[in-house]
Amino acid sequence: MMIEIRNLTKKYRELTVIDNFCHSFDGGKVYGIMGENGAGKSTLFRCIAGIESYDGSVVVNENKQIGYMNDTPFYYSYVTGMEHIEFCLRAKGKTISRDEIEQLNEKFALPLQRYASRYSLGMKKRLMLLTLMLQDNDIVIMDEPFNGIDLAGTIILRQWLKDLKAQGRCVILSSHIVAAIADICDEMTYIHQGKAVCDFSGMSAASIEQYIMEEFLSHLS
Ligand SMILES: Nc1ncnc2c1ncn2[C@@H]1O[C@H](COP(=O)(O)OP(=O)(O)OP(=O)(O)O)[C@@H](O)[C@H]1O
Repeated sequence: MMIEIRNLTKKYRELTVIDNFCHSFDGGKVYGIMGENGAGKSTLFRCIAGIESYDGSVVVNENKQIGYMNDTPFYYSYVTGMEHIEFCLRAKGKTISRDEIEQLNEKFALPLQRYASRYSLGMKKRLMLLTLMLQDNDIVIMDEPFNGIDLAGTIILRQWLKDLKAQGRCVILSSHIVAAIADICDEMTYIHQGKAVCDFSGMSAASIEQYIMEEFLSHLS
């Protein structure tokens, strides 16, 4: 077990975003979290990553390091891609030589000497991904990782997810596009009104979409 969440509740004043959420996450698995806009996916991720206060308990297996990728890239002005990577590695107590960074960057083709704040959206996402890969975390949480990346980035990301799984890491990610994650995820969860309401294990993307439409989005038809 990598993460055990018990009765996680998160409120913003009178708004209950996460309501008594319970879930355990194992190594060697990829978990997909779905839910409508505002359902609380990002809030849940921030609570697990320890950057948001909450009620209840989130127990992370001792000595396991969590890496978290936000859904919206942010880079400080006048910081190059390389400087950003080095800063994020130092924050995790890791040092990797510039040569090794450049070597992994061959896949991403990012101009690491340029200011990251001036990259395109897709390049900013690629830099987040490259940084996370280099950090080599045991638990990887990614908020909307497929959003904004191109086909090459998608291929790199999907391959990396398979590698992480094979290495026994624990991956938790969110996506609004069921087909993008259905075949990679071992378990998919739908969050509705603060609760995890469904587990779609073993279902195809088309049948998951159909189920969600009928159960939760009937107002659209
Ligand atoms: N810092 C905050 N203060 C007050 N309310 C917040 C704060 N952060 C999030 N919320 C509210 O919590 C709810 C859940 O937001 P969250 O960003 O977790 O949803 P989400 O499922 O990630 O949505 P999306 O799919 O649109 O990214 C929303 O109603 C949002 O307005």
